[in-house]
Order: sequence, then C-alpha cells, then structure tokens
Amino acid sequence: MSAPARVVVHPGKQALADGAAARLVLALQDVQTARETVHISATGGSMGSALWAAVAHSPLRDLVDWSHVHVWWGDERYLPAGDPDRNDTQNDAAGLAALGLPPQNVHRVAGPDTSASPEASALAYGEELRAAGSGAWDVMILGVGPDGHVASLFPGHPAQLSAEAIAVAVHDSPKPPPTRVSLTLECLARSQRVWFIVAGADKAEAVRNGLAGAAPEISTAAQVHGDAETLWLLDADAAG
Ligand SMILES: O=C1O[C@H](COP(=O)(O)O)[C@@H](O)[C@H](O)[C@H]1O
Repeated sequence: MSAPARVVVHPGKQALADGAAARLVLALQDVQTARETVHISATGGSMGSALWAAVAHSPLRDLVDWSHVHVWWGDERYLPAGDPDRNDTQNDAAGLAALGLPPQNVHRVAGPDTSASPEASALAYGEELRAAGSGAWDVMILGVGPDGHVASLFPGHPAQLSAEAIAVAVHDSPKPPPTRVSLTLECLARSQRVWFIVAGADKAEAVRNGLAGAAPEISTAAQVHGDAETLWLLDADAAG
C-alpha cells in the first residue's frame, strides 16, 4: 500500500522545523500508546539538524519516552566517527544528543575508522537493522537535494536503484563527500510515515518533480511513499 502525497506549507524555515518537531513528537507519542519501542530514520543536510534543534527546544519533547526510541540514518557520509561532516555528528550537535537516548538505540553507520570499506559498512548496517527486526519504519524523515536526491540515492547514479539489499555503498557521489552509505529505495519505502522536509527556493524544482511523480532519473524523492502517510513538509520558498 502507498499513501498519496500531501503537502503542508510553513511560512519559513524555522516555522517548518518547529512544525515538523511538534509533528514528530506527537507521532512518536501516538505510536508509544500502542507499543514502547519506535524506530525512526533521520536525515542529514540542512533540515536534519534544524529538526533536531527544534525537537530539543520543543515544550512537547517530554511527551515521548526517548529511552525507547531508536534512531537510524537514511544515509551517512563515509567518514570517521565524530567527523564534523558526518550526518550523525551534525544531528547530535544540533540537539539529538541532548535527548538522552541510550547509546545502543542510536544506530550509527560505521566509517573508515571501524570498517574495512563502505561495502562492509553497508552490509553491517543492514544486518543491524535486520537484527532489530523493526519491520517498518515508524517515521522516515528525508531531506531532498536540489537534484532530487534523498538519503544518498542520486538520480542517475548506479547506486540509486540498487535492489536486494538494505543498504548500499555509494562511490563518486555528485555531492561531497564522495563516499557514502545509503539505505536502498526498497528499505526507505518500508515506512509507515514518509516525511520530506524541505526548505529554500533552490529546492522548488525538486519539490515539483517529487510531487509530479517524476521518473527515477529526474527524482529519487518521487519514488518513495509511506504506507500510511506521505507528507511534504515545506517552507514557502520550497513550495514555490
Ligand atoms: O548530503 C546530503 O544531502 C541531503 C539533502 O541535504 P540539504 O543540505 O540539501 O538539505 C540529505 O538529506 C542527506 O541526508 C545528506 O547526506
């Protein structure tokens, strides 16, 4: 099953981050009324960090039992732990670390300091996910690049349509750094809720293509839908 896309427009980037943070807290609270453990997939990039900063400052944040929240990443730059260009480092600094999740619930993609290659890292990440047995993501949060990429799946790149794996190594990424690890399209789509969070006029065309259901060589975002919800959370500039 796949939910049709809906659009929510916020007046500016901060309002978008605050709105998405409130939405995230309430969605997690909702899931936790039925079961303790929730699994979410986070994003890097500009809105990934803005979101965690807003969650950390949200007056609603204690509605969630963060000790049972598991955070994963849709993609990671293949860099050593703590590198300032890693998505997890940036998300932690923005506010994720302040939420006090148990370290074992924060599922980081191994970098070159602890894995032999991005392929080995992708395999290990996929195995960790399989072992967690989460079934479907409760919330899949995705930033969108101006070129229509989500996670590290770039339109037209050989890794974009990789199948039969949970995660893939990405070499020669058109956006630096060149080496990355990404969940595959198939894995991204195993989500109850897919939320694209996008700000800025430079993303307006990517938003249009995503909503229009453009072909994979134009838009990776257009290929991802949630089972229960597909939301495009935009600021006014990205909404064009
Ligand atoms: O490199 C990446 O880019 C995308 C989009 O980032 P943005 O800065 O253009 O918003 C992001 O979603 C992805 O996680 C990240 O690795």
